Amino acid sequence: MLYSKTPAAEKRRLFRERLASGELLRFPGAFNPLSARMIEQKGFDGVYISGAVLSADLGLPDIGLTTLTEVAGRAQQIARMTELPALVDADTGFGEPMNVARTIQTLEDAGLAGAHIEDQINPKRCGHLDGKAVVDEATALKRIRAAVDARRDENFLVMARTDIRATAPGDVGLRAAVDRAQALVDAGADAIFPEAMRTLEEFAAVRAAIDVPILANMTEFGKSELFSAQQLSDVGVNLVIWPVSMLRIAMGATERALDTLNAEGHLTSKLGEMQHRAELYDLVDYESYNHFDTSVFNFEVER
Ligand SMILES: C[C@](O)(C(=O)O)[C@H](CC(=O)O)C(=O)O
Ligand SMILES: [Mg+2]
Repeated sequence: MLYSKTPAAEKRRLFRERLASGELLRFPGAFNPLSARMIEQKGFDGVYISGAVLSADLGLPDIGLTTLTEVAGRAQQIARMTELPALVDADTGFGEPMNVARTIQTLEDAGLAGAHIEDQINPKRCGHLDGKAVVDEATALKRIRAAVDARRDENFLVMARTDIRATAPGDVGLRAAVDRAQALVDAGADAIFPEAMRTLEEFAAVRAAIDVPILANMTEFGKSELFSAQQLSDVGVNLVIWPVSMLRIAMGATERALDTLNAEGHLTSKLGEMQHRAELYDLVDYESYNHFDTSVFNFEVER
């Protein structure tokens, strides 16, 4: 009923504990608060809150147009709807290192368990597109130091993302990613998100070079092959995200349903694909609101 009963500090503590266990944690992207509830119901370990999804939801490209206020507001709506820890994409931190500091405190206040800050220049772009550029190492490290110094809960996870892999081909790019990951860890990053790794061997190389947890981004139609949770676990990845996948599925299904509506004039053939009214009411815990007033849920929904 209503929001999560687990305080944010407790979610962060448990998240840290699970990350330290070495098992692979699975974080599908929640494209709205309700989908976060479903992710929890299906037994996942946490929810990811994607910048690409947040932008797309507003009809915008993922180029750093969204503001801290918008991201923190939406992330709070999602995070409070689940007992699971939520990891949010904070892009480049919304400005200079001092802005990064404010970003981290705002995201703490919004109940997030952690955030990642990347080393792209502004305007940033999806990490799986060509033509990316990153800031120099000193600037990247300043962002992470600012984030780490700003947090008030030591369990708030500051994850550093590096996009440097894709700025040079082959081994040169990989070497640069490993070097930058090491420097980011030395600057205080609690975890590393090596963006646009191409192969399992590349994840293994980053794994071998650093001691903190690493994240794998299994976004579709990008640079990485889509590895299974088991494959990623076998090379020592600690956290995997499917950041945009559920939005892609929902939008794909919506488009097909609109075509059907145009063609057939009704959606009867689509009923089997829809979340049933009864399932929705279960997910929002409708019946439990009788706690306030027994006339709230006094009907039956035929399944
Ligand atoms: C993870 C990511 O930062 C996101 O915003 O979800 C994106 C995902 C995507 O655009 O596919 C990314 O830069 O990889
Ligand atoms: Mg992003």
